[in-house]
Amino acid sequence: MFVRRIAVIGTGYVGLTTGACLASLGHHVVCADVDADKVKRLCAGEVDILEPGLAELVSEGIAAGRLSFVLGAPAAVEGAEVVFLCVPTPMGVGGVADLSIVESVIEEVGTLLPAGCVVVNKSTVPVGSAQRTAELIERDDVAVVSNPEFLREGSAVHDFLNPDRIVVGCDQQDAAERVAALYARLGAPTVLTDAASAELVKYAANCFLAMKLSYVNAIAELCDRLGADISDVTEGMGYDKRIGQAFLQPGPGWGGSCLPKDTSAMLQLADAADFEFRLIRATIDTNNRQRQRMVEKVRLAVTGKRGGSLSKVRLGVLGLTFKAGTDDLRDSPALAVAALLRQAGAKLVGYDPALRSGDVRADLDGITLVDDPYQAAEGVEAVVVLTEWAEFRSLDWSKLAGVVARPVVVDTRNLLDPDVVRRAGFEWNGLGRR
Ligand SMILES: NC(=O)c1ccc[n+]([C@@H]2O[C@H](COP(=O)([O-])OP(=O)(O)OC[C@H]3O[C@@H](n4cnc5c(N)ncnc54)[C@H](O)[C@@H]3O)[C@@H](O)[C@H]2O)c1
Ligand SMILES: O=c1ccn([C@@H]2O[C@H](COP(=O)(O)OP(=O)(O)O[C@H]3O[C@H](CO)[C@@H](O)[C@H](O)[C@H]3O)[C@@H](O)[C@H]2O)c(=O)[nH]1
Repeated sequence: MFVRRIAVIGTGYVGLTTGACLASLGHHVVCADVDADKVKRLCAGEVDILEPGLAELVSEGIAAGRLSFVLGAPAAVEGAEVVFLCVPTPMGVGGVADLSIVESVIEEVGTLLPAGCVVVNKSTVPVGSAQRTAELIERDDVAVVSNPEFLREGSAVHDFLNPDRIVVGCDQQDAAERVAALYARLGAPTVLTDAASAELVKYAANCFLAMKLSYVNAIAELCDRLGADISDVTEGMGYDKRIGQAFLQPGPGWGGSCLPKDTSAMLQLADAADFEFRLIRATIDTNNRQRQRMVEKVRLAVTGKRGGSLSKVRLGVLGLTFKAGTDDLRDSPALAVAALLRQAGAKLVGYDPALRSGDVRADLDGITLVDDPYQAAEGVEAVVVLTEWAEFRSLDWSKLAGVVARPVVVDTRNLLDPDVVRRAGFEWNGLGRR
């Protein structure tokens, strides 16, 4: 059954993907944002985030008359049967989830919501938020449902349309069923539960993923110390169906706009429930140490000794986004490691396939951004791979050997084929690899 009018508030990674995908499933969707320029561009079918297939879906939705964009939430909720909240819930003071944007939207639209409509919280919010939202709305004729989103950046459309599961939580069965019905065509397993459980699923899932990564990064460190090989170890672990091969790739620490803030919010959530969640504390601490550990790897590779000085050492950095396939720099481990290298006195020249040298994002302060990986390697003491862009695997390493000051690679993603790099005369340093 198609819904005549869905409102989506917030047109970022989650909101725009939700709006465009729901329109592609046959629903009528009006998306709202506070950013007037963004709304103007979206009305013209222009999508300014790197997400495969999203621009096409937006254009198709507009052309079919099922997708439109308006400025401000009030304009979108008029006549809406379902209102999705997809606004940011960033890390607030002390690590808690900052709900001020969600609450300001509720304040803006609370009295404007049509009778009988369902407000769906798709933003990642702590347990108790659906109840709090209902209290803020103060209306018997409006239900609030939790419907967390599990898409990954870089494959947002694919993940939305091919979900592993749909989770819908509400204390009113009919409202939960109405929301679940929106996804019926996707044929995904659906968990219908209460709001608190649905809200916790999201944090529990993200924290589990972060924990898996901290664990694998720690095992990689152990491999370094014991002379074992992490790729064989993870392969051997991953064939166990209870573990699986996914999310076992060691790296410079996990980052992005979600795992760091959600692990932190989970700690605070547990703390407020008088539970010291030591496992999550250790997961976060291990991640912070991993970034520092990457700097030590570079020190050792460049100077030949632990704790050697990186002062005025020129380094070529390949990859700055938080992972490959996205142009998102939020909480990027690559940028965090780069910042530590700068603090240690190194001079950084960076290249990232998703960024151009004209890109003056504050985060990049101190990194000279160039448009060509070979330019980034000119005269450097080491090439440091920080993001797992596939194109780095097919670089011409002989050509790179001709431009660097010293043929040293620190591959913090275990991305490159060590044999290829070594054949070009480079010393290759990975994580936990023999
Ligand atoms: N990015 C992801 O991969 C992902 C995946 C699952 C869940 N989430 C969660 O979804 C939520 C949104 O994340 P995102 O990455 O899409 O954020 P985003 O920063 O990409 O986009 C948020 C959008 O909301 C708009 N906005 C801000 N205030 C507004 C208001 N008052 N009215 C209307 N629009 C407003 C912003 O202008 C922006 O366009 C967060 O809670 C996040 O944790 C994110
Ligand atoms: O084997 C791996 C997999 C990932 N990463 C790193 O882990 C971080 C997070 O990666 P990923 O989970 O793919 O990115 P997100 O797009 O932030 O997606 C996560 O966060 C979203 C927002 O909550 C959730 O919806 C997704 O399910 C969840 O995977 C990145 O820094 C990756 O480089 C690794 O180091 N090794």
